[in-house]
Amino acid sequence: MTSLILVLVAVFCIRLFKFAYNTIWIPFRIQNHFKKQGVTGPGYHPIFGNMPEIRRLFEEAMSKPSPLHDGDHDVLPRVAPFYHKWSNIYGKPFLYWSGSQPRLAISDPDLIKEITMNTGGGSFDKTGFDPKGKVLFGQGLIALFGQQWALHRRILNRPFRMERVKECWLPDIVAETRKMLEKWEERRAGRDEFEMEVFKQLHDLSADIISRTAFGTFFEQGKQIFLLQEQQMQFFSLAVESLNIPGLRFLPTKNNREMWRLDKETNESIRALIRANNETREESSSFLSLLMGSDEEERLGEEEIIGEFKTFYFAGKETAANALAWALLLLGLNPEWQDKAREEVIRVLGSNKVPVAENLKDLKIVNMIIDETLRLYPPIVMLMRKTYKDVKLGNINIPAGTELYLALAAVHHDTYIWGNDAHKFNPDRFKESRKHLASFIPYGLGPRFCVGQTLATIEMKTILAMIIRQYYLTVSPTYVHAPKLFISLEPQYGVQLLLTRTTL
Ligand code: HEM
Repeated sequence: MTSLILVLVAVFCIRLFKFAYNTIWIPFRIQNHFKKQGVTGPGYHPIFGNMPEIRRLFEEAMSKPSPLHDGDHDVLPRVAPFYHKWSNIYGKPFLYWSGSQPRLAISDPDLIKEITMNTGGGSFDKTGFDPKGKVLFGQGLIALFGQQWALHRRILNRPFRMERVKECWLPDIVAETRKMLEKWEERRAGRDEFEMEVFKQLHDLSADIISRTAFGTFFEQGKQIFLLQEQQMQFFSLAVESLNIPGLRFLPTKNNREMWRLDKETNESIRALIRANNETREESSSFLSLLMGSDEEERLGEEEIIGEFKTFYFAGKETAANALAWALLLLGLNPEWQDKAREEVIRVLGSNKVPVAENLKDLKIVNMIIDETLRLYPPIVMLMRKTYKDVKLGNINIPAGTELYLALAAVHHDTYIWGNDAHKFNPDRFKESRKHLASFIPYGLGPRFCVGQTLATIEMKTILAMIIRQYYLTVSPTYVHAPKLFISLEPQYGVQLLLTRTTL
């Protein structure tokens, strides 16, 4: 009996020692290592690191709207309040702690370029995915590494080629946008001016476009998957915001059970569509048919396709719809740019009235407006990477296992890069080519850059052109400016616009 107690005490002591070593000794050693190189930060707090403070800063930022003073679109205090505060106090880069995990916050474009271009090369890679995210992204491209990622990326690059997007998917984008505009006309009901909350409208449109491009004729069934994914996002967001207690995600709590149910239903719905597509074997340009009909040697299995669809739904819908909502807001606030863009659309589209493939490259002002929108309101505000070896980055020696928070939104709003008017809307800055490759990276950079960039660009150009051709936009007095980070950057209370029909 005594020896059993001695063994238990010994095991307990070893565990306690290991715990103290990992949560006290190692973090303070790492902190010292950075301090000696002049990199400081808010300081390590055992076990939870700086997470309680970060949570508090976010709550404080979200508790009040941020009025648009003099066209100032500085989003950082709301979407990365901890970055905003600590980079001002400790300089750039600075060190902070997610639990006992060190994170280096970086916003120097040279360093970001080096990290993103070398992602997957052995020194830097993406961070392991938060297992809670599996319900949203499945085992899709975003969550994969190494050979498996390379195979999926090769297969997915094919459907997203420019010619294919223009030829196969542009007509769907135009048709779905037309339907939305017809509904807007019904809403107008002959009035000169009417109010419209466009954020929800654009999300519905983006969902329709993704369903159409993804599933072709199985479009209606495909749309049901969005409803499931939307509910899942709410639970995912709750899970991410709650304290990270190890093992909690395996317990049958009410939220977990609901997430499991939604996940099962989503998987079954996608599986049913894959099988239906297999049975009909119809010639189709849908994403599903393109994936299933790909080269025998490089084929994805059913479970892998399910993973890609979950990613496609989430990554494809949220980002483009949010960017479009911000673009319409900015046009409502800047009538001179709206006029310039409308003139261009009328000139370029001519009697077509809707964009066709050849027109898109000539919509240069529309393109500049979209770029400026993505600069001020990047849907993805940061990228995460990790060092997998000890590396030297610039002048800093970074130990293996350090997470790198690449502050994309901070780069986009840096007055040193963009000038004193960095927070103002000025599409003219995109007239000339960019000064630095990594100074504007809404779609990321390097091997992991956005696979859907072409689809997103064509979708945004087409929709924006069709809306401004049909309506003059002004911002409604009911609009409350409150950029919010809810997985991607969105307007917390929507975007309320006043629409007046053009005579075109
Ligand atoms: C305005 C629209 C969009 C923006 C701003 C955007 C942004 C991004 C960014 C920044 C990344 C890189 C993430 C990283 O390096 O860690 C990314 C990756 C990705 N995006 Fe997009 N995206 C958009 C639209 C789309 C669309 C329409 C799709 C698909 C339908 C899509 C699918 C993906 C996928 C699958 C990845 C992962 C690529 C990989 O890891 O190889 N995105 N996106």
